[in-house]
Amino acid sequence: MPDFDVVVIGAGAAGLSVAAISAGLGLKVALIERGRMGGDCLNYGCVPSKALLAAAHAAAAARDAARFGIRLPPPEIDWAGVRAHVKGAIARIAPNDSAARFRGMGVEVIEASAHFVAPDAIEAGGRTLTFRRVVIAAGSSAIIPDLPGLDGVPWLTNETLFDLEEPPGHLLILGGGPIGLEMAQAHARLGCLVTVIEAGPRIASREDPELAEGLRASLVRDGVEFREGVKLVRVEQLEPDSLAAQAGVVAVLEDGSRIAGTHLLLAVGRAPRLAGLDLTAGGIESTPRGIVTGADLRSVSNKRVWAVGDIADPRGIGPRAFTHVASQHAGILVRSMLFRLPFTKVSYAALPRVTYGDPELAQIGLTEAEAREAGHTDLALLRWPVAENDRAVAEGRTEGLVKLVVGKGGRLLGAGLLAPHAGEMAGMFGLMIGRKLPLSALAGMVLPYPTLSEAAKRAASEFYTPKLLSPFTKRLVGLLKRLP
Ligand SMILES: Cc1cc2nc3c(=O)[nH]c(=O)nc-3n(C[C@H](O)[C@H](O)[C@H](O)COP(=O)(O)OP(=O)(O)OC[C@H]3O[C@@H](n4cnc5c(N)ncnc54)[C@H](O)[C@@H]3O)c2cc1C
Ligand SMILES: NC(=O)c1ccc[n+]([C@@H]2O[C@H](COP(=O)([O-])OP(=O)(O)OC[C@H]3O[C@@H](n4cnc5c(N)ncnc54)[C@H](O)[C@@H]3O)[C@@H](O)[C@H]2O)c1
Repeated sequence: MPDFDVVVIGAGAAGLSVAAISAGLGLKVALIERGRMGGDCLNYGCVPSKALLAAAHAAAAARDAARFGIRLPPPEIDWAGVRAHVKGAIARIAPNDSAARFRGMGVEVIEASAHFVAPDAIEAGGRTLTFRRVVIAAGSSAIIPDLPGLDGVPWLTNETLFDLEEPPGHLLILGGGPIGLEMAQAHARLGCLVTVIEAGPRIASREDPELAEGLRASLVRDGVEFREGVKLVRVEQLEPDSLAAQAGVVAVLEDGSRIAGTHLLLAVGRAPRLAGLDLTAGGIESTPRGIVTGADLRSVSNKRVWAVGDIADPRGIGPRAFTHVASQHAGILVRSMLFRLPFTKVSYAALPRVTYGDPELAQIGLTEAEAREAGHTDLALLRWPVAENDRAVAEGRTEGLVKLVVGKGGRLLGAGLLAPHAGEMAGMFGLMIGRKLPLSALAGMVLPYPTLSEAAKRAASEFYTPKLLSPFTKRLVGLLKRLP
């Protein structure tokens, strides 16, 4: 008899969900974690980044208050207070993810590093554990680029950024993806100088350019400097001198320009935490993107193995690094691994993603470019500017756009939103796309007035306006008016 029904490696968003459900269904479960319970999202990712952004937005709101006729002195940033807020948010959520809570559910929590010793056995904390099923949920970590000079300078990743005891004087951020952009706005609004260096032609390269441009403009207003389409060729140590109180880093760009900063944050993407798992001993196929699975998240080479969260690389689909994907994966495992339901497949057709800037940039389903790449022709693009929304006008926050990508037969393929709290509208679009609801469902919805969601409804209504005002409809109404 194997020691466990299910062994889970990694107690992040993905592993915790799988362990909780498996134990809840009466299985004998071990959960192995070598670092902090809760993984990246709680300790080094979503929670601290959103908590830092909340503090930054509070400072920005205070600076902006004069617009509403409220005069306030310029806000003072108490960095220790900001840190206390960030740590407090983590501490408040931590009990949900704690070893004590999971032990209370009957899960055996092993605080150690796990690695495979055979296709049906792993070693952790000096013990060899056998299992019927193992779920690899070891997540991903920041890519450390092979950059000349990096060995000789201090640098930060998401694992160290939130521990700074003093605010960075000038934060250099390598990478203009969601981590780079969120942290750029947070630090700029908290009074730091910020420069983002993006090697690609533009920041937020996955996002619709019409929306990304609006986010960029907002960050520029906050004082963030951008260097796009230029590579960093090396970094050098900046010694403290009479002018620069803090030692730091000089970024040397391929065009010869040199940017001196106090801190360097690496945000150039994520790599799966494969090293140390001894996947070969487990007979588990992997790529540099993660553990190769089918659409059911089961390893293609070892049938006892499943992979979830950032580390899963479903064949032909690829990894997605989001906490809500980790939860989605856990749900798929319940069906595929525990209930053995056939045809259980991961699908990202209605997947939302949000960059939590101010305004937020949310994308649900396909962008226009992704829809064209996927072979959709005859696209209808429906736009509604946030400036035309009464709530936005009343609140003095009119930047942004709703852009809907509609395929044949009026099927909604994607929705891009740049608006304050745009992420809160993502659920509505996820439901529409996921359940294949017709656009008329959104266009005909009665929404409370005044809300920002009305901008989404107005964009959907644009699909029907030309039909409604067509000569045929006008003729029809002309005939109908004669009826008694
Ligand atoms: C700065 C930042 C902000 C983010 N913001 C958001 C956001 O707002 N919204 C969102 O949806 N996503 C966000 N993400 C992404 C999100 O954090 C990840 O997608 C999510 O944490 C992945 O969960 P996971 O369980 O797959 O991995 P992880 O959370 O990384 O958990 C894996 C765990 O496995 C452990 N582990 C690894 N190897 C072993 C081993 N051999 N033995 C034992 N334990 C091991 C690790 O210590 C870790 O705790 C953000 C990420 C970052 C970095
Ligand atoms: N709000 C959220 O949901 C959220 C927030 C943060 C992170 N995440 C997740 O974490 C993932 C990783 O985020 P990320 O921002 O680190 O990665 P990313 O891959 O999304 O973006 C990295 C950026 O760095 C650029 N880059 C790569 N190498 C470079 C180099 N040498 N010099 C300069 N630029 C370079 C890339 O062109 C890209 O624009 C995201 O894709 C997302 O899945 C989600």
